[in-house]
Amino acid sequence: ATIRRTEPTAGSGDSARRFGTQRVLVEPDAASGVAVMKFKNPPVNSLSLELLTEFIISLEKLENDKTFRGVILTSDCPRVFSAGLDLTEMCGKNPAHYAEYWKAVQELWLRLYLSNLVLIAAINGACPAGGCLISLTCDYRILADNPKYLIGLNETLLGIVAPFWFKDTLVNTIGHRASEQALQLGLLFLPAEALQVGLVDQVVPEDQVLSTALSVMARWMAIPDHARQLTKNMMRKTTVDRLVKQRDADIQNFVSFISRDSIQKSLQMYLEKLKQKKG
Ligand SMILES: CCCC/C=C/CC(=O)SCCNC(=O)CCNC(=O)[C@H](O)C(C)(C)COP(=O)(O)OP(=O)(O)OC[C@H]1O[C@@H](n2cnc3c(N)ncnc32)[C@H](O)[C@@H]1OP(=O)(O)O
Repeated sequence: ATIRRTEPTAGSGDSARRFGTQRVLVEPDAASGVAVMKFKNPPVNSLSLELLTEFIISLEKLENDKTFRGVILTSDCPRVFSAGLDLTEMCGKNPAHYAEYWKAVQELWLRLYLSNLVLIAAINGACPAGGCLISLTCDYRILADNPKYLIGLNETLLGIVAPFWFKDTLVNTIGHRASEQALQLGLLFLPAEALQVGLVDQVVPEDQVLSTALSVMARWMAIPDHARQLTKNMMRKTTVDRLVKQRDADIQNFVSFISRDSIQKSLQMYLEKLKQKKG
């Protein structure tokens, strides 16, 4: 994928500077050591191969710059945090493309889930499936209080199955029983329900999502990095290792599953339904 970097905005000081790429805006504040990363892939921030690639590059840049200790993930698109995996990447393409795409999805999850940075999701819009997965990799989730902003792993509603590492990430967050129901029924939770089940940590008025994320960040950043990072690693490494050990097999499983005629039909019908919703 071609990566076009955005030009820094005019202004003085680090906090006025933006960097990033066409689909991932990065607003760094060197003074506080916090950067805000915004998905910008209109209309719905679907996780296309380009977006995944750009996101991984921007995250790596922040990880390698010792100025930054915390990142807030949010959306630049109104009303949607992320619509999840890009269905057009999983429909009507060839096996090599599916394999490349799935490797990028795995890579993003692996990097986020064990990131040394403090990651906070400021969820300012709908957050289904892969969007929810990204938020689940964060250390803390704040959701805007809007009944349209549903969150959850709804894969079964599309006739597909969340892979084991999506499932593990959910189980690590809300527990086994709640995950069993949520995954089988493809539940998309309203903000109050998401809070109750522990899928998000806070629900706040829409105009306070980012400011809340910044104050929560200050609390997490008050902890010495090495102690916090080792603790995070201790909590998450077993889950990550399960995928690392069978990465290629997981890609092969995905490719053969997604290539089935029945799955292709389900996905195409789901996409059609999304499009017809407008008419
Ligand atoms: C073994 C396989 C495991 C893989 C696991 C998969 C996990 C996934 O992430 S699959 C993706 C699941 N995502 C969803 O179910 C969400 C679908 N989208 C929506 O529900 C709504 O779009 C959303 C609530 C996010 C936003 O609603 P609106 O603001 O009303 O927008 P529209 O629905 O009108 O959509 C605008 C435009 O975007 C297209 N779209 C939406 N989602 C996706 C997507 N995930 N991938 C690709 N394209 C998507 C939608 O079709 C519309 O297109 P146009 O009609 O051409 O404008």
